[in-house]
Amino acid sequence: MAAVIRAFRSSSSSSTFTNYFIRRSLSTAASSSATPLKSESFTPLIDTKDKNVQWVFLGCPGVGKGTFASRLSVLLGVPHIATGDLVREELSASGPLSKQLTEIVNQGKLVSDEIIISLLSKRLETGEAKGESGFILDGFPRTVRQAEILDDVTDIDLVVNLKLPEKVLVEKCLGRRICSQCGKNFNVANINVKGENGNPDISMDPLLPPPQCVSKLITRSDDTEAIVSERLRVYYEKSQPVEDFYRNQGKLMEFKLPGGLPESWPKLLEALNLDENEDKQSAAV
Ligand SMILES: Nc1ncnc2c1ncn2[C@@H]1O[C@H](COP(=O)(O)OP(=O)(O)O)[C@@H](O)[C@H]1O
Repeated sequence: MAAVIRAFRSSSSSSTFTNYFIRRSLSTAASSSATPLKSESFTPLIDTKDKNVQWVFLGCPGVGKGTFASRLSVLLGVPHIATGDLVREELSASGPLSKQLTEIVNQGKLVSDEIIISLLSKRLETGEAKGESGFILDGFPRTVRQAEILDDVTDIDLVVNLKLPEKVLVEKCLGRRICSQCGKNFNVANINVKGENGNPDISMDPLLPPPQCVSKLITRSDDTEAIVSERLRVYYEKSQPVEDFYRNQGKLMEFKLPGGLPESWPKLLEALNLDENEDKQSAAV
């Protein structure tokens, strides 16, 4: 995290990180620094001893960015920063911004780059003050402009692009539940989707809550069929170009989820050259 702040300081001496982000995002002179490179299949080379990773998770709504990013953040000892969570925190506070954000989120639209960058900058600064380093970003960047701004202030090591068929995404979003007390995520959907165009069938068991959470489950206000389909439309229009942005930099690792968490987690670790057991052992020493 400090490296991000330092990168800002060396590129802008008279302003704060937050202000820089905002100023940069307000500027109309956004220019792509991406150099066209390679990348059909990409195997990341990760030094598991140096785990201050700066990773980004991309993927459609409901694909499971939060689930995998939060598990990896525990494994690698870096914070998981989800801009959707930052927006929801802001929604639950009362104030003019909360009202404005509720309207945008409940229409399935994106919050402006300025607001999202201001929320993210505040979160990064709080983390830096607590001595955090590295990060796994989830839900950011979601526009090419956000990716360019991020590129200006720091080097992203790896971008993981999670993929699931659209039918699965919709069912997953509609089945998503959150415990209003402990904050844990569950999913009541029992998914069995036939593979199309040579892709395998996908099955996912529900992830049911323990008895103490059952009566406290809530559904996100933007997880309705109409809003999910608008969020998907917005993803294809605004966020899919971000995949190309990182593909052109040779940083994008595509990962087609083979099923639910039990099948997908070990395969994702394998794709990332990470070993959960080895890590636990070395953490225990
Ligand atoms: N980087 C971002 N840029 C703009 N809006 C964002 C961003 N991240 C989150 N949001 C807003 O917060 C909402 C919820 O985000 P998130 O929890 O990441 O949802 P999803 O399940 O669609 O991936 C989004 O629909 C959008 O309105």
